[in-house]
Amino acid sequence: MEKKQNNNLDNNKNKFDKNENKKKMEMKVNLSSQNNNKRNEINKDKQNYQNRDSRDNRENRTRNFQNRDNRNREGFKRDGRDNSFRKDNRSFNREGNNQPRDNRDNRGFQNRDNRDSRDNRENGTRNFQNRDNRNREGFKRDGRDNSFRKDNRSFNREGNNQPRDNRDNRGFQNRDNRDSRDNRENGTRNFRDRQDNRGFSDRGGFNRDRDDFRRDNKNFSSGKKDAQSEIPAASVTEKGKAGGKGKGKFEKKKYEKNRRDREQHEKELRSDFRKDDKKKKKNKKHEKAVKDEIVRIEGESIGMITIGDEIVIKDLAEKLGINVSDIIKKFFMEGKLLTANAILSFEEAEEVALDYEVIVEKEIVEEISYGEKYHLEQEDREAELVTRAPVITIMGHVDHGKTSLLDALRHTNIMGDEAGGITQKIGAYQVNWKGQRITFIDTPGHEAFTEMRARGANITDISILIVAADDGVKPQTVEAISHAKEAGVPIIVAINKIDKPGADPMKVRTELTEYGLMSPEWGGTTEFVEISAKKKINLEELLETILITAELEELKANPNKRPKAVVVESRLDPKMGAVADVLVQEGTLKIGDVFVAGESHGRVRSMLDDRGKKINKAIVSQPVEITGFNVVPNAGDILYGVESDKQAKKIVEDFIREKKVNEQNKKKHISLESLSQELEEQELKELKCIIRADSRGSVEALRESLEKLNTEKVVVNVIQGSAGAVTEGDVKLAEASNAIIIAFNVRPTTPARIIAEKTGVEIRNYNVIYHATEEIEKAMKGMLDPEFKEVYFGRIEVKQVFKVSNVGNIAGAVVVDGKVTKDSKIRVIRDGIIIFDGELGSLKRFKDDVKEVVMGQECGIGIQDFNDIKAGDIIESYIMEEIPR
Ligand SMILES: Nc1nc2c(ncn2[C@@H]2O[C@H](COP(=O)(O)OP(=O)(O)OP(=O)(O)O)[C@@H](O)[C@H]2O)c(=O)[nH]1
Repeated sequence: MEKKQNNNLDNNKNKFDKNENKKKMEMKVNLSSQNNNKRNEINKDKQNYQNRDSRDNRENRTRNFQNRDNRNREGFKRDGRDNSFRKDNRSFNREGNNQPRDNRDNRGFQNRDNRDSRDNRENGTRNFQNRDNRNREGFKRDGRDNSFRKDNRSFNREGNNQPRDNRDNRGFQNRDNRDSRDNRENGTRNFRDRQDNRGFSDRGGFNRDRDDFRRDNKNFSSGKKDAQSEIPAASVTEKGKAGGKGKGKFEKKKYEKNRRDREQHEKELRSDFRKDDKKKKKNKKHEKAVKDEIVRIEGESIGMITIGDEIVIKDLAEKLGINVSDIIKKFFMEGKLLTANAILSFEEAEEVALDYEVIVEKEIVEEISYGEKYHLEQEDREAELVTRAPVITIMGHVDHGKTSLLDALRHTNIMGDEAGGITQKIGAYQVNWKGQRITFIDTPGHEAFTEMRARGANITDISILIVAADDGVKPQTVEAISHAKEAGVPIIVAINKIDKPGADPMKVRTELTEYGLMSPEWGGTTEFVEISAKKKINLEELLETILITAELEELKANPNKRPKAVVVESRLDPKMGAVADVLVQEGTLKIGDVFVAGESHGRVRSMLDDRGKKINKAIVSQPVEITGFNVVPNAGDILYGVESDKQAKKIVEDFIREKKVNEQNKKKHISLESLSQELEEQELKELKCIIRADSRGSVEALRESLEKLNTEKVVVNVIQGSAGAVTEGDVKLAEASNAIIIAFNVRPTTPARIIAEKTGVEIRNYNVIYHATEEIEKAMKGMLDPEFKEVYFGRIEVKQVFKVSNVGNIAGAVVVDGKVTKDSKIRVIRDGIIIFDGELGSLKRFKDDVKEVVMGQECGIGIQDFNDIKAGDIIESYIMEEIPR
């Protein structure tokens, strides 16, 4: 904790530059002189914090660009890079990336305290931030500092784990919610519960739970009493009755047993990390010495604390390092009688903190990945990292030669010592070029790539975009570019089929400039290689380019740690049981290793390499086929080595249980309706769109119009735009990137519609550009009109028409189906054609105004603004019902 605080302090120290401090000082003066304007001041100040952060980010990006510039200027010369700069960036970013983790620690606090759906929402929407980060980096990939990328990659991976992780988090929350509901039912929804819960998560989840449990109890009453007070109320009340004593004892024993089990469960989950625990315990000792949680900027008296939407007075006092009575007194003076356990809103807490010159920040809730949740991720020290083989995915339009290239590279017999022998076909394979290994993912195409990404496994380091020289840029080429850019993966263009008579590589190069892909000779940063997969021309040059690009990426991993791998493919073999092709990402995977992988766990029983050879261990970036899973894992699952079978089982049980709960609360994908809310909560800065339209012209027109909508608050980012029906690929990309799809004069294909429904991806259909831009603009401004649907009411036949002076024509009619009500809308149909659509003017039965006339009854109907009613006309009555959002 102290370490974290120190980190935060350091971060803050770094972040605040002189000018900002000046602003702070100004604010401080204002604070003391103008008590009434305190709230405004604080907001201003908070903005400064935010601005400062974003400026830092900007700076950081600029630095990255500088790196890119160096790289560009120097081509592939590594010396051209300023490594010291790189180092700076790296450390900065690490700190940045550490922040979510800190936040994560706090999350539990918020969730458990608030116990409302807002928490879930906050947590769910954290995605956007991750995605945003990813995206930002993605589009500026070339400018990245590689170390930065590495850090971010792991961050993104975690981010990409989000569908599952979100569920995890929601699971925590749901469970908590459920707990609180249970507590209420038991009549024990009291502060003690809240405190226990809070203690559990506030101080780092499992590791601290038990201690906090005790501590919180101590705060409330003596330890002895606590044990009793934890017993369900019913058992206590029965104590005095005959036989009640025995029952009470039994309940107590039962309760204590449950508690012991719970503690044991948590101990087992974390048993793998005793070392970490020790460290944390050490820190905890120091923690006691820290009286408040205020982060103060050096040389300034103004501090900052973070809280959730609400906070209990007692906790606020603790955070501020003041007496509870001070807060109670403040409210008492305002005529409010509050207790130490009363809950304050964020605004009230802000007001209290202001008196102590402390700014209150809203706690940013960060979700945690599977690996982080179960403490399976291990941080590396720079010195432990060694260069690893790059992982390559080949993408491109159908028939442009993806499979041919994969086969050609596989058969280049580059593994000299293994002449002739490629028997095994697993999800990925490795080639050895000039002593360096390159891993190719054997499932070509961007759908597979994005599918993996959507599942949380960003395994690709470099993507090869294959474009046939005789065919040029095609729709799937464009899609592949968007997918790679969205994932932040560098692209190497392989212009294929140069052996063909109609080949025109120059045309391909020119076409690709439109998508921002230009070779260094043309002033760009993308490497181009002209090849023939069939005739095996220039394959070596392609491999060389891959290695140079990989070198620039500085791909590293720690081989000496517990293994981590990604499931690339999986299947159920009738003889061997569950089999999976996995790609090792960290550590070394060995026969006998105990592991968890999503919902499955096991022990590595057998291992084959990509040549079908039995091996005992697999190193980083090596693809292997393994057996030993209890159930078939999913492609995209991350496999982590763990200490024991028992621990593996516990983790998987816990994961499955929480997943079930979370599935009921599945996070809704971004939609125009939710956009304004997201914006309100300042959680979304970017609306990502995928455009599908009837022609390229429409795509461009829409893109232009949408991009004009950019405001300070939200940026519309068209991540892909192409002509044709909405495809499965679009939906998957939208899912992975949290985008909406705009379908202009086109419809989704059936499979696309089905996955969109399943995943909650929104496809909005338009046929007028203006409507699309208007709706998105409204959503951005948070005033999207409600949507209505027509509800049929009934059918009326006009029998006769009466002329009524000063009123007009009245139809003498009979309701032949359903009903008509006074407030229904009507349309007049003559010879099957709608001749009028409008409102009902009057509805009478026997000269009396009535509210409703039903089937079989006669009535007199007057129609607003329509006098041309004739005998024989049909009047249809209906209403427009608002569709609930
Ligand atoms: N002349 C020539 N033909 C090639 C070359 N590369 C691939 N082809 C041919 O192009 C056709 C398509 O190649 P594939 O490798 O199947 O293309 P793909 O992109 O994998 O196609 P899908 O798997 O359908 O997406 C095959 O008939 C190949 O023989 C090449 O370099 N030169």
